[in-house]
Amino acid sequence: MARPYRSVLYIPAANARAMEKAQGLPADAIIFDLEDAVSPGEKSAARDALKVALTGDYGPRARIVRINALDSAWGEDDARLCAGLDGYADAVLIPKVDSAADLDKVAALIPDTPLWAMMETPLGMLNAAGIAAHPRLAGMVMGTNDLAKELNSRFRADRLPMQAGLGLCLLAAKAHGKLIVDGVFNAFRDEDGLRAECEQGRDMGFDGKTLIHPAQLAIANECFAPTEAEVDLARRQIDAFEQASAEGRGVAVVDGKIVENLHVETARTTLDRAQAIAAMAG
Ligand SMILES: CC(C)(COP(=O)(O)OP(=O)(O)OC[C@H]1O[C@@H](n2cnc3c(N)ncnc32)[C@H](O)[C@@H]1OP(=O)(O)O)[C@@H](O)C(=O)NCCC(=O)NCCSC(=O)C[C@H](O)C(=O)O
Ligand SMILES: [Mg+2]
Repeated sequence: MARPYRSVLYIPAANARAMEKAQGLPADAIIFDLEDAVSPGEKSAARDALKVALTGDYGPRARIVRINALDSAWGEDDARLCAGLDGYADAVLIPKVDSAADLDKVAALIPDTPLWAMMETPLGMLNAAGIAAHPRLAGMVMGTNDLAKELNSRFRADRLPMQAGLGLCLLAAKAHGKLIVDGVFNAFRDEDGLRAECEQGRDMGFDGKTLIHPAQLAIANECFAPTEAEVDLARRQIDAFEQASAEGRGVAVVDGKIVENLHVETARTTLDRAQAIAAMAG
């Protein structure tokens, strides 16, 4: 049963209060950020604060540490910290990954922890397949702010300028069986806007959404969970298909639509997700 990643909350590692608060927040995963949410003058203190914070009890929430790029002034120190975390982090997230070679460099410094890649540069989009294929890579995170900056694109509610990049990364992640979560929605008080973007991300196939504020958690958790109707349909599809198989038929019909093997696989995934989410809630 896979762990859910419906809601993946960024927390600046310089913010000790927020890191403590996250132990009680309904997030599936937390990204402890040493990169863009931490100012250059705070980098060293943030690293120290993170080391203390990670000894806290985050329960079933996945703990992901976003380091600075290795070619920055802070990246190697961040990598050294992660190499010594002894199981206190579930993954290390590498920013601005352009190619699989960027993962090799971090993999050499951090031998054991699974790696995740920020997908947020034009080169990263073009090399998404090679990045997703990397044996140490477990997941991808869309960095839609950086991507918009690099593209010089404008914000649009339908995210039309993002679609090529989002699609390439989704295809790459799915082709290699890796997790992939959508980018952040910056207007953290705009619930309708967030819901629309979560629905779009869910429709596209993302596993969840990265978030910047606790107020965004409930909407992401709801949008990326199977609905009651989906769970009910999944059960009925499985039952109907099993009955059809027992009668020697390869196709069943539910609610006027055909159900074949592949639909049953999707139905089982839906039930697994619902079960993983229930387990998360305790
Ligand atoms: C955006 C914020 C700066 C707003 O902070 P603040 O003004 O403190 O908000 P509130 O007063 O409404 O906070 C209420 C309480 O919630 C806690 N809080 C706030 N944010 C978080 C959080 N992210 N995680 C946990 N807890 C949080 C506050 O401490 C308050 O608690 P209490 O004291 O009990 O009242 C702030 O939300 C923030 O800094 N968010 C994260 C920003 C961030 O991480 N940015 C970097 C990631 S985005 C990115 O880089 C994406 C990618 O790379 C790309 O290119 O797209
Ligand atoms: Mg970014």
